Amino acid sequence: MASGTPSYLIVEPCPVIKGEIEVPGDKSISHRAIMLASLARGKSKIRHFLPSEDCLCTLKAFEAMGVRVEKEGKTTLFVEGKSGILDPPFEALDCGNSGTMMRLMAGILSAQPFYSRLVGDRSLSRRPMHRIIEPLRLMEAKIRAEGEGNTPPLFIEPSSLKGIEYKLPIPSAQVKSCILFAGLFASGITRVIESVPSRDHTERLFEQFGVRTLRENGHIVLHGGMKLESADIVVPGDFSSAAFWIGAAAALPNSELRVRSVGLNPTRTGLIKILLRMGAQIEEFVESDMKGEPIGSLWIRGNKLKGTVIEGDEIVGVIDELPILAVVGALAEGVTEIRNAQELRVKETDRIKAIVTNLRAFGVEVEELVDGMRIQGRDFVQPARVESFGDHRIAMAFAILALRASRASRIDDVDCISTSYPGFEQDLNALTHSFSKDWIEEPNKKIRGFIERLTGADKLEPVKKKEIPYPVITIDGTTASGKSTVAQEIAKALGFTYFNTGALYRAVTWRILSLGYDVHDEEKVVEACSRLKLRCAIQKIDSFYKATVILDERVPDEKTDLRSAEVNAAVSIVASYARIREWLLPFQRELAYQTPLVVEGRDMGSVVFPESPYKFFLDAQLEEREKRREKQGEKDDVEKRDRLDQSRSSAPLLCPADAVRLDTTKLSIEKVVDKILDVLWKKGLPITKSKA
Ligand SMILES: Nc1ncnc2c1ncn2[C@@H]1O[C@H](COP(=O)(O)OP(=O)(O)OP(=O)(O)O)[C@@H](O)[C@H]1O
Ligand SMILES: Nc1ccn([C@@H]2O[C@H](COP(=O)(O)O)[C@@H](O)[C@H]2O)c(=O)n1
Repeated sequence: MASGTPSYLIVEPCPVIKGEIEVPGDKSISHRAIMLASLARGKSKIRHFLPSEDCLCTLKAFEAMGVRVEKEGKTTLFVEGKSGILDPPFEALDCGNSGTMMRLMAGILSAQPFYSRLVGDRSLSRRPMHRIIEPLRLMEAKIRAEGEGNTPPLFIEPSSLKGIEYKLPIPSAQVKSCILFAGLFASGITRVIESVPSRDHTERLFEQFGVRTLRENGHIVLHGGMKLESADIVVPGDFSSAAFWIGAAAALPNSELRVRSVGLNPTRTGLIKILLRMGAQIEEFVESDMKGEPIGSLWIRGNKLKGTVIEGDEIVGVIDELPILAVVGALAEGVTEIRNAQELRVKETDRIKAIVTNLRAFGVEVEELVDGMRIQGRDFVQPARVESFGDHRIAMAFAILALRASRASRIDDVDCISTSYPGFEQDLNALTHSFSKDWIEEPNKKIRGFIERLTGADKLEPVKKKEIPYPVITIDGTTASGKSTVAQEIAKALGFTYFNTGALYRAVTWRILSLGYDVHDEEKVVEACSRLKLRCAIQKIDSFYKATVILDERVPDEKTDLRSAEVNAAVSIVASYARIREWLLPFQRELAYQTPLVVEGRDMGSVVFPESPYKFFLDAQLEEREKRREKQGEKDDVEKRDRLDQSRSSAPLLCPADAVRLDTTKLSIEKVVDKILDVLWKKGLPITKSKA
């Protein structure tokens, strides 16, 4: 994340996430714990407190009202409570970006014997406060909103509160908690009725601070005047922060993730239920609920998920998780629909609009609905530059979607992430970095083993085909049919890396010839290859990415080394040796774990990437191909090379049954490229080319 203004986050693609994570403390619980500790009698200890901007605003507000706080590191607080009576603050209390803080504070301050004013940042100043003003006034609070349409600042005068019975018109933990906080100081009984259960952290924390509420059939009953006693609180990891990793790991096939010490309060874990319905593999282990809130671990394994409908009563339990659920839906098979989520329009930003705008920027088809959206899932997205709209959850959700793009994406204005998740970027790096280390090194080890066993090995270990995380477009075909030319254009149009596998066979042939070997002597060729130091690197030339072959620490010259008449004549002989082909196989597959590819050669679709759903085969009449080669000024027996390539026993040149075959004899290069892009577009790849 860049410091200063404007801030941004560059997210490199990463097909899987792997590792273990412990997320920072729960935001909702951290806010409430400070509030209750400040109002209690005696010294409370709060461990694993979330030192985010939001929660620090709450802390600062209570310090401004005479509460003494000692800190041990950043996350342990000792709070000296004021036994219910706070000191009048000298100035307005700043709630920053936090709706929770403003709404809950309004309940507390309505009962205090002084005048107070609550202000917020630009985003908070647009959020509706009528929903708390109404019940507080029914409790005889003197509160008014100074902003247009009942928006902040809030001005509160001292008054004596009385208990009420209040049925929540919308499911809202903030409104419920505001009333319950006020109810602590009200005369008589306060009863809140909710038709759909919202998060119950306030009720659970009241109990830890010695105030019991009666909870039955959606009724929460509190007797006014009960005293809060100090408590020792352990804040669990924030499920809503963990949700980004849970969603990512569930939706990115082959991911493996353990989330430790996370809050598993059932009013918060609706996301798990929905992901399971979409086909996710998640295991939940509650390890402790001694301290009022269940805490435990989650194990998640990545899968291709299926679209679903999220609506009705389910919405309240996943309201904060809807941005990441929309992202998960965008990567799932089929359609995901979110309904009855109009509340999203009055969050830190209009989240429906923000999600729809950003999904479209990533090339996802999405329909905006008044109360939600309809998302058409796809396998990959196009890289994009998007905004957070000043909303932490939008910023983080789209950082996750960016992992599934073909190139780096940029999320602008990401300072807001510290509202709830300081350290998000470091965690993103750690989880995606552990991927690159494990997964990229493994094929390298395989390659080394291969070279060691190459000579004299009777039986070569078969290369296990691990699932490839990126799209691979294969273009096979006869000599001079236009494979290289077309493959490069497709790679440019998609932003994928171009890989000419013929160059691999040519490089080896060139080196064998320059070392003086007879290419017809298979044993000697194989033995010589076992000593070659070969690797492929991705090179960026302007905005074009290309795989380059490096042999014995030298990049052979394309024209003089690789395309000489000698190499043209010998390459198909070297390429016919099964052990050479097996040796070169992992080099080709390895690149596909690092980047989306357009690969061209003779056996790309049939042997190297048989699982690819994007296969093409080019051919043209021999005369035409000979003409093209001649025009290039190269000495090459096109017919002989084809014959050798087609007749060898190992991975012969053929058109895979599931490939799209194109005869290019009468087609211009542009036409061939357009035809291929059309097919890819129809198959759902994100084509950025203007035509598609
Ligand atoms: N559709 C086409 N119409 C006319 N010329 C073409 C067409 N496609 C490619 N060419 C030209 O033919 C020549 C050979 O093309 P290219 O090198 O792409 O073929 P290739 O199949 O990759 O060959 P090789 O098998 O040797 O790698 C190039 O000069 C290219 O510009
Ligand atoms: N996947 C491949 C690619 C190439 N070959 C052999 O290399 C020769 C040169 O290829 P060009 O595409 O550069 O002309 C080709 O004739 C094949 O013998 C291969 O076997 N498999």
